[in-house]
Amino acid sequence: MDGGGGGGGPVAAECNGKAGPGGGMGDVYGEDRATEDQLITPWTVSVASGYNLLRDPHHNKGSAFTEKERDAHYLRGLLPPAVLSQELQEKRLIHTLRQYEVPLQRYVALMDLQERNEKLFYKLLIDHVEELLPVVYTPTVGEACQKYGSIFRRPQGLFISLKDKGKILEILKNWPERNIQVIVVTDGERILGLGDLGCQGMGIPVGKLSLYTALGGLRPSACLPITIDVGTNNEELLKDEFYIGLRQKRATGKEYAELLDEFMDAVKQNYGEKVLVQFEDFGNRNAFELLAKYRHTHLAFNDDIQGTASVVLAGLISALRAVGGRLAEQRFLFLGAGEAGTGIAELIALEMSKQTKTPVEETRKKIWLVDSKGLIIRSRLESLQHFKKPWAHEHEPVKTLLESVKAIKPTVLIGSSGVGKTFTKEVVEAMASLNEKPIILALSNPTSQSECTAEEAYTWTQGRAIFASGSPFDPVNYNGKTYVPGQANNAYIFPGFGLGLIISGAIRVNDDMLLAASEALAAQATPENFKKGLIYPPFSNIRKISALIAASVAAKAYELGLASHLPRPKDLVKYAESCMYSPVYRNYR
Ligand SMILES: NC(=O)c1ccc[n+]([C@@H]2O[C@H](COP(=O)([O-])OP(=O)(O)OC[C@H]3O[C@@H](n4cnc5c(N)ncnc54)[C@H](O)[C@@H]3O)[C@@H](O)[C@H]2O)c1
Repeated sequence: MDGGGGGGGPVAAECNGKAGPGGGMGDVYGEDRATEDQLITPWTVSVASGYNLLRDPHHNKGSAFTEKERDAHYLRGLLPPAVLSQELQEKRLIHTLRQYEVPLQRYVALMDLQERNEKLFYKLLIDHVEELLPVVYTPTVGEACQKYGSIFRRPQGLFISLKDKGKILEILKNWPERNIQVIVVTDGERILGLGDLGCQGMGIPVGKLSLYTALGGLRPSACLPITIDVGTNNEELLKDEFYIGLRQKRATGKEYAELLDEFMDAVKQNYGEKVLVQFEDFGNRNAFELLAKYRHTHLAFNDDIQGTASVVLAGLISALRAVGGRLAEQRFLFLGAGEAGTGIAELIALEMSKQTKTPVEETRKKIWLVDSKGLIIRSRLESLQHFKKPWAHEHEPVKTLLESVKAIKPTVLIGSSGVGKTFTKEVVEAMASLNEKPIILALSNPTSQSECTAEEAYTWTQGRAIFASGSPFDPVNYNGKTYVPGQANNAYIFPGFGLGLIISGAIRVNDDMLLAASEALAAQATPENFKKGLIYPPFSNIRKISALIAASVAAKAYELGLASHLPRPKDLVKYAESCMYSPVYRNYR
């Protein structure tokens, strides 16, 4: 149905998932697999032409339809006479977008474009990725979620609510696309740094999946955004007469678990074992529990925990290439022991364990975390949430971050508490007095919540810090030298990671695949980047980076026996590239 992959021939056909579950035209309706007593959905497929072709975002090319196509497809008179190239359409659009001063207007204009002309939307996004990423994703998408009720026009994904209990499989069948390869799902409890936005969290899966296509080359029709509505504890939304979700407090416990169970079962039943389910912006507790529960039964991935861990580990590996030293020789101190902090800590411990062939229980001892109650230590064990327990080492109580820095003497300081301005001058100066090249990562978002600014990090360490952050900072001029801070953006990892899982037909996510992704990303940072202070490669090269990450992840899946697309392609990088979606218009007969 969809024009699909960049390459033609058998390779592209397989990449496009037609060999996968639910694939093949005979399967399109699900009828062939349904028994006589099962209910089916009477989907039909037709060839679009004339007015309907212009209203079909998958096939619409607008004023780029050629004279011949206009004749053949009954478009004469429906379009103005000039025939424009896709490049010219793109030039006009980016010019129009730049006229909007309010970021949300750009977001709405881009969503309109996506609904009107999908290929042009992706071409624009791919060609202007650095400029448009903050519009389709954080920070603008956050504002879009806050106002999602008034932005909502046409379905961009599926809403599944508590009211749909017992009917989730039927709902999945209402989605027009059959060959789904990636689902991004949220329950809206912790949208970016904005808290509980309930049903309005839909902007997140929609945005993440457009990045899957733009950066990782997944076909748009293979991506399904889903929001699970179990209520909201956001009082303002509950009182808002225009709120689009269930007007009740969040379901928890058994009721929540049963809905999620039904959802995960239905996903597997409808799309098979190889569909990737990415959990996004769930509240802290559910995020850990869902990942622990479904990682053994599904191809499940949590970007907030695992994607963050992988991108930060990549930054650390490349920072150590720049300053020298091995991972196992470092001491790590985190401020913030939630999804990001403990996820990163665990992956660092695992990488150290692999590198030094030491049990992970030992390597964890080099990593210390501070939460809102101070340093996490053994005497607090009883009262700690389970995901903090592995980090409770023997130490006397320490209350503040500054005292913790002085006591632990870290070489690497990582901020992941969501609380801004916590890397004070004293803290950063303490790091600078302990280390010739302190590695300081201020990961909290948005910019206002960053633990310190890039300028502060460079100034307070006399230009010695290796600094990266969660939100972008402009280059800093200090003592005549320009420092370019890196951004530990999850978008470096998850699109390529997902592509690697899909092209290998992986059936489970294994931590070794995350390590492979980190190493592949770190390998892309060059000595030229290091000279400027950058520990990540430039984002403009992201499609190539994604292909390299995908190849490494796929190679690991084959090595671990978790890949199901056999035989293994010889050149995985080329194969990954050949599978990537191309936004260039196709010619119609
Ligand atoms: N790629 C990235 O850079 C990236 C990725 C993911 C998350 N983040 C950012 O990291 C931050 C944390 O995200 P998360 O998903 O782990 O959130 P979370 O809610 O799961 O964890 C936050 C943790 O910080 C602790 N905390 C809160 N206030 C504190 C204080 N004053 N002092 C010490 N600890 C405190 C909490 O107890 C909790 O353990 C957010 O700002 C998020 O935007 C960045």
